[in-house]
Amino acid sequence: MKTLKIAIQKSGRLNEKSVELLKNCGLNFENYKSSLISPVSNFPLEILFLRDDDIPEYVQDGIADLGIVGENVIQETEVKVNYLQRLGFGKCSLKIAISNNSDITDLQHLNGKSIATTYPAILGKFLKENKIQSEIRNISGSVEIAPGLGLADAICDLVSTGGTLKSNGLKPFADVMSSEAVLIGRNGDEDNILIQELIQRIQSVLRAKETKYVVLNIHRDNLPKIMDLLPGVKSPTIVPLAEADWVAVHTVIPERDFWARISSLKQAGAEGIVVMPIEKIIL
Ligand SMILES: Nc1ncnc2c1ncn2[C@@H]1O[C@H](COP(=O)(O)OP(=O)(O)OP(=O)(O)O)[C@@H](O)[C@H]1O
Ligand SMILES: O=P(O)(O)OC[C@H]1O[C@H](OP(=O)(O)OP(=O)(O)O)[C@H](O)[C@@H]1O
Ligand SMILES: [Mg+2]
Repeated sequence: MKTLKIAIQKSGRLNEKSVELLKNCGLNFENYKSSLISPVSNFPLEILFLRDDDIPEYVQDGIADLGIVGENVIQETEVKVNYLQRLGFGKCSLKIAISNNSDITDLQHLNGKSIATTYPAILGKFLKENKIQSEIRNISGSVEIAPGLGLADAICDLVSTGGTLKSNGLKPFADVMSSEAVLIGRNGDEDNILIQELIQRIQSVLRAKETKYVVLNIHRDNLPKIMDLLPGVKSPTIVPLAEADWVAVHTVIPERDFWARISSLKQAGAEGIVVMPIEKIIL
């Protein structure tokens, strides 16, 4: 069977998480900063380490079969690729931001103003949709510095904590798009068995990240209350303890409302609660 190629970012915001995800999928490969291609020893796959801007086109053109890249880059490069899986990391928003002392208070005030960005295509579309005519200043980085230098009236750049905006005297003004890292593939490749296998492995790792394995002790009298509080899984495992009328309950609970659930389990009489990370959940 043909060896697949997956393109990931060589260095930068998505590199570490992309490598970690693939390693958690059980793929063995060397991650030398100097090598741009790395064979996987236990799966017919090669890893290409690239600038993130090139990844969507490499996938579209068939040079790589799969890629891990931010949605912002896909939208900006305007390629045709398949979104196979959202990956839950590299979360950020593309925003228009203005100086703290700017007199711009309404989107329409951007008419006739200049906006510096490294995302001219996405910004152009956004302005067109909102019927705004601004001058787009396409620069290649350090966008946040532009208003202070008098190069532009506003900027359009990625924001996550907002720290970079703040330290450059800027404030967010309008949301253009939100983004996260996604796994992409080529149209028509959906039935490839190796791609399906990889997607399944990735999904099992992501599912496991969203949940915790919990073991708790409970008196039998309180078991019905506990059962009412436990979510989704088919049925918890109940194991008798050496102490009469006590049982251990083994279950899986979602990370998102973890503390609220633990607190209600305690109120229902749960004791000795042990929480463990889950490596994979295979359905
Ligand atoms: N502050 C942030 N927080 C979270 N995710 C971010 C942030 N900034 C960027 N990202 C996401 O990570 C991706 C890579 O960001 P990075 O800054 O490493 O890109 P780059 O400098 O263009 O890298 P390259 O050298 O590969 O071209 C972005 O395209 C975006 O999807
Ligand atoms: O809201 P914050 O958490 O401050 O993050 C926003 C910053 O992160 C990104 O740049 P990055 O630090 O990746 O550097 P780069 O511009 O060299 O890619 C982005 O271009 C912003 O400058
Ligand atoms: Mg880039």
